[in-house]
Amino acid sequence: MNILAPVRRDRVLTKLPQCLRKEAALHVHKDFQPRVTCACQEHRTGTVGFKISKVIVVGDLSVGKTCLINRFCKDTFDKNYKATIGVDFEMERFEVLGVPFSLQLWDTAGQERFKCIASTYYRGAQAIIIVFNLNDVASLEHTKQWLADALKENDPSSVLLFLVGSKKDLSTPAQYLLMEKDALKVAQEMKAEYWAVSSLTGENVREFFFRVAALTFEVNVLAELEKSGSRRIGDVVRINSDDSNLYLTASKKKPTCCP
Ligand SMILES: Nc1nc2c(ncn2[C@@H]2O[C@H](COP(=O)(O)OP(=O)(O)OP(=O)(O)O)[C@@H](O)[C@H]2O)c(=O)[nH]1
Ligand SMILES: [Mg+2]
Repeated sequence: MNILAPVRRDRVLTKLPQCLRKEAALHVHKDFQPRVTCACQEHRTGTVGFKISKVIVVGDLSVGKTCLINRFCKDTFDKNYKATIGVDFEMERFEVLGVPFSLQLWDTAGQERFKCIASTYYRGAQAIIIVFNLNDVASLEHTKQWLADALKENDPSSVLLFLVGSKKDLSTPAQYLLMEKDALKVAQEMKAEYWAVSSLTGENVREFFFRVAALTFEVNVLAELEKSGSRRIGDVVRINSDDSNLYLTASKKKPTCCP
């Protein structure tokens, strides 16, 4: 018996959401990998439908981590700053290619004095979202340290990274473009996917979290296929691929199950 509430209709993904900028994307495939689609159609996704994937959100104080999560999960925005003390989390349920999939979004404190509490929750993340303020270059510079700290507790070869510029509504188009240039460079160095959002207007917030859900789901299904032995040797997810455009690629061999 399924005791969970049904997935909200606006959390149903039937297609792979696209990246924001091809220059800094985890991959640029137009759709889910054929073997992932195929496994979902044939109900060969094993435990993926029962799993909860942990996603941690880190970054300087007041960059807008809590507002970003609240805009997506509750569709609210609070203009008053209330520092997160330690950590908080929200659960979001999706349905991806017909398979239930849950993300646990961990909102961590950016304030130095709460950082040691927050960092005890970094472990076991499947995705790390590093947030900076598009109007504060220092917060972009600090993202490297946030990433280093988060990676101490996680496996750098399997975790998905996202670099997110916040408060887009506060920059003029010219200011934004200047900042984006630097941010794309940082994202490429980190092998992170770059996004720019506004929690005030909602710009790109839903698109971003859908992308996080879809890519995390894809990695989980691929891992499940590998575990169940239905994937061939050599057909693996690679980090640091030769293809300079992609951080995360998989073999382009055709699957045997679907045409
Ligand atoms: N204009 C604008 N303000 C924002 C946006 N996102 C957040 N803010 C404001 O920035 C301030 C800090 O936002 P929070 O989400 O609390 O920041 P935080 O990163 O969670 O901060 P800590 O919990 O201390 O780490 C608040 O006053 C928000 O209203 C945005 O997209 N646009
Ligand atoms: Mg907060």
